[in-house]
Amino acid sequence: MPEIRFDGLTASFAGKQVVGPLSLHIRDGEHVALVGKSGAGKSTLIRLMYQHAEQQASLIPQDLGLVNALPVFHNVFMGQLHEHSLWYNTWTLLRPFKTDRKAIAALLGQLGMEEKQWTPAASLSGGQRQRVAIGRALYRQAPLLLADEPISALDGLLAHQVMEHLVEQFPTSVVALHDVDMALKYCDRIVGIKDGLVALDAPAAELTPADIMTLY
Ligand SMILES: Nc1ncnc2c1ncn2[C@@H]1O[C@H](COP(=O)(O)OP(=O)(O)OP(=O)(O)O)[C@@H](O)[C@H]1O
Repeated sequence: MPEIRFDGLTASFAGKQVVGPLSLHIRDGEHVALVGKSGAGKSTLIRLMYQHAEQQASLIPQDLGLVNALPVFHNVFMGQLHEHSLWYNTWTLLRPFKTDRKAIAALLGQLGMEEKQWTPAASLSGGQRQRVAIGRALYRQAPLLLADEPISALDGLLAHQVMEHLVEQFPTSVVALHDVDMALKYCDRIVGIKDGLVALDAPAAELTPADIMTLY
């Protein structure tokens, strides 16, 4: 995994600084939760990390980035577009190869979505769309997961299953989560963002939900 080490990082929109200056080092093998209230700067930070590590990262953006006109299969296949030739990718649009069909069916099965494989993304519910974006990230098989609220539309048991699966499948992850209990359960380090700055950075094992609530 490429090391993510920011020193004195800042980000601005229209001349207004919304992140930083902050220093943050993500080490290989860590599962990091980014927490903090809405507008704190979590999405901006995830985007900056992706710009830094694009080649070796799977991204689940908050807006998901699905192609509505394409079926679930092709949206998941997009995770590996960069692995194949233009010829292979064009052919897949018309007549997917058996290896990809099998692999994507298995992956969708793990996400409880196998029967939706050929459904256009436009016809899916919010939680189903989120699982397609998760499938695309898994199919990419990158060493680093960068995810912005990846389970916000999933209910109880499914949200737990998906988080467990993500931290198992990706050796290193940085996940923005608004659910403090999920962050403490599935991540080993909690980074709290407040007004664009790191206001908390500690091992999950040393924190209680009350410690994190001070950020809100
Ligand atoms: N495209 C943009 N143009 C202008 N300002 C922006 C833009 N994107 C984000 N901001 C501002 O930057 C700040 C940080 O936003 P960001 O989306 O990173 O927060 P967040 O912690 O991810 O919030 P949420 O939990 O609601 O997704 C906010 O004040 C927001 O208004």
